[in-house]
Amino acid sequence: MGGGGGRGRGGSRTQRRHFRQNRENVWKRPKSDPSSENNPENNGENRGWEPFATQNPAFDEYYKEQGIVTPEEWDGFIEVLRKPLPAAFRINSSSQFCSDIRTQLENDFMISLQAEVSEGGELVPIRPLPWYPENLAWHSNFSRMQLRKNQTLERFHEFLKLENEIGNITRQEAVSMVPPLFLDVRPDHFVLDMCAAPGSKTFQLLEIIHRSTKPGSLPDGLVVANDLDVQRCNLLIHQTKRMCTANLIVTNHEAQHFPGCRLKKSCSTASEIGAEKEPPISQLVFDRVLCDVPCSGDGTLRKAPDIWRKWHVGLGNGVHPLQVQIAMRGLSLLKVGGRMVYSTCSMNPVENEAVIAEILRKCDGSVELVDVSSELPQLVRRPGLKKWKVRDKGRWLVSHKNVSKYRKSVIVPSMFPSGRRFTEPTDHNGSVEVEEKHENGGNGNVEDALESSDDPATLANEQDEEVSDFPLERCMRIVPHDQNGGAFFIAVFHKRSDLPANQGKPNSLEGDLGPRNDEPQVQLQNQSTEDTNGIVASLADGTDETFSEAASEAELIKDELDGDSLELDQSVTCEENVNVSEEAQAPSDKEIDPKKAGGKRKLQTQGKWRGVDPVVFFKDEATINSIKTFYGIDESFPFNGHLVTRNSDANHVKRIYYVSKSVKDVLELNFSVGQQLKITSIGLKMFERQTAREGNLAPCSFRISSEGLPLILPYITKQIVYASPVDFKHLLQYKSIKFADFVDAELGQKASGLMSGCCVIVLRKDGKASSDSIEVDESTIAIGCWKGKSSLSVMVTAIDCQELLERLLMRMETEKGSSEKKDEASNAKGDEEQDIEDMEKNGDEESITLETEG
Ligand SMILES: C[S@@+](CC[C@H](N)C(=O)[O-])C[C@H]1O[C@@H](n2cnc3c(N)ncnc32)[C@H](O)[C@@H]1O
Repeated sequence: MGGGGGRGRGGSRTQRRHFRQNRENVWKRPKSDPSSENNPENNGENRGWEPFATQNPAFDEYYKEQGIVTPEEWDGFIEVLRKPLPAAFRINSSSQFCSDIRTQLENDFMISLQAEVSEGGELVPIRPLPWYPENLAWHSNFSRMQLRKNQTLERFHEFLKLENEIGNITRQEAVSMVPPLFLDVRPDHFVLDMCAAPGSKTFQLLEIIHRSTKPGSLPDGLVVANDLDVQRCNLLIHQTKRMCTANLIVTNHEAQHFPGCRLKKSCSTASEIGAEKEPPISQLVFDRVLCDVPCSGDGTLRKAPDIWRKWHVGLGNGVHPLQVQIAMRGLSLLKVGGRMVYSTCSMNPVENEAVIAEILRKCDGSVELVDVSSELPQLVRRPGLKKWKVRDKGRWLVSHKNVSKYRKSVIVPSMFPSGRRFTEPTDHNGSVEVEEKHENGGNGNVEDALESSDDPATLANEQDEEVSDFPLERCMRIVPHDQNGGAFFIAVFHKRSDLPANQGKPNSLEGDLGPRNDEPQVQLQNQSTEDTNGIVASLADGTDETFSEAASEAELIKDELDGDSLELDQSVTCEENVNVSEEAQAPSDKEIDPKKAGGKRKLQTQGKWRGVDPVVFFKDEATINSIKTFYGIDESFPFNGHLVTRNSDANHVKRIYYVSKSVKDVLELNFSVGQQLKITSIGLKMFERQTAREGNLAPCSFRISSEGLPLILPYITKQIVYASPVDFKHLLQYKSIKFADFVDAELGQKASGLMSGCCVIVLRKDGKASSDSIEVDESTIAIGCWKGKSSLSVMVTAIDCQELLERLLMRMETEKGSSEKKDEASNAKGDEEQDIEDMEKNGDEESITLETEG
């Protein structure tokens, strides 16, 4: 029992269109092509689509000069970059079907797909990634396109789609799985994922946190997943919802200004802050920080060939300052002794080694680069560079001293290996800056140098060439042709002591990056500067228009994989939105009970996160007691302080979320510091208000949601019955069964004796006699049902039913282990439609209206 019980559903039209458009973006029609959507004769066919030109002379020139691969390797490197990326995916290690899925891949698909491998290509169709623990991550030798188009791969494609939607696997580029592995996360860690959307790494972090959690219990750690972009935050919420976790907080801040929630000493007593009691933690610091920053994204070229066309040197140069700021903030939020991983999906040293060197300079010995060469030895990677150049205005620059005074605000010292600043006298604001002498004793008049240079295309004066003193060889660059994947850069930091004063503090960043743009009342001023190609680079959020287009598209395509993985069901999208803005209709400045929300300080911040629902502890004793009594929930289940809602009106709460102890502690701190955290999603949906169509006939007005069921299951003593595999299978197949129609008459009797409303049906393990209780373990399967007048009806989504049915049939097959039984199972499947029709004719399905919000 665990996560991955399958909560996601397919299909929001808007999102699907969005992703389809992204997908279409990777192909373009030649200008001369007479066919067009407007040509009625075309009928949408033979449009002459052709792939983007997978080349860009500026890209070639840039990376040849940077030497990220040797000249001998260049052709092989470029050749692989032009090939489509093979699909990869990961099994959710905390899913209750984890080992079933691994076995299915090893014993079924590895063999059945063998005939489909391309000649001259790899010999195996799918294989586990050798560097990923426990055969949990897989490389497929098929591209996304092949999976979609090749009919013989249909079964495998359907499998990937279903399991991805359910949350049992995550389709993710292989190299993107690497950073969380170097973070060395343990289940009791507080982890911050600073730039988290669309959330594939957050999902991985949550898996690690939940690893080896026993049924009915929660890990001590948590993940705070943050992203600046609200839309992408919604993708993140959808992704992570598949995990069914109570240990996640999703926030929406500029990472470089992420709040520290430090409780001021002067108001550290409970009475002073108006809170009911002193919060258990006094500031938000993390054991682990993942800093997967926004970048130019050229490591994802194989998946997003559009980048070939869009790429230019200004992308990397433009985003470098933001990357430094985000990483510094991450380090300041890291506990002494903690680990931070910095990563990008870019190959560019200005976004990678230059950022790492600047961090080491700013931190002045308080952090160190960790030598991880012995970790994941099977992962092929290359050491970071010690020297590189900066390109600007068509020129190569080897030192800041080469930078024209007009470009010094854009081409900053930290982009160069030494990080040394060279300035010229200036009287801009009446102050004169001190010049730094050239090593050769000159004054570094760059304009002179420019004019006198024989070759204005290069200022790569050999004697000025800088080499970094830092051990940048400890960084890792993964290049596409080493492992037939994408490119990534990763560096691992260890924090030895507190950072020097003011480093990484949000206020110290404002001078560099402009005002925060995550607080609605603050007007964002884009500090625009002309970049190399005349493209406007906005340093306020580090994403100029071109950059954000390239990077976000790369990321969306990267994580979308084939467009199916992120297609959302309308209902799910609505649900997610409810979580984000449950009370969108209500006035945004809601009155919140000060006692519930931190007293005086709460009132001061009222309306601060306008548009985002408040997070309110749910303390309505009458409702809680009715739930406890109805389901007979054992007293040992911790309710107190663990329930939250997004609705400050306790009488109209429709969803109640459950939060872990760690999340509860952070929430209490957040209230105490005046709600500094802008929380867009929190907690595990545990109870939902329900009414039957004929009116509320059930004695308890809340049902247990399928997400929350695995957690609370071991504590339920009433409204629970145990079904044999055959009756359980029938329930999943037919969705509604009359009490008299159960194969096991005792089950029919027990079901009819339940109170009207929500109940839980647990699959009895084969061979076990009918019993009133079972030991709940990781493999226990249970579903929520509705007990009506004469029948039981499942309250599980169609896709969850499909998944459970398939897993159940597979288990039954394995257990019986004979081909005869196999036939029986497939017959059962084949007859399913007819059976359902028959059952429907019986017309006993009692309609249930589950009240939905939004
Ligand atoms: C490389 S992507 C992150 C991918 C993500 N870690 C994953 O594995 O799914 C970078 C993310 O940074 C976000 N971003 C851009 N600027 C940001 C900022 N100043 N603060 C926080 N997030 C930012 C973007 O919206 C984008 O989602």
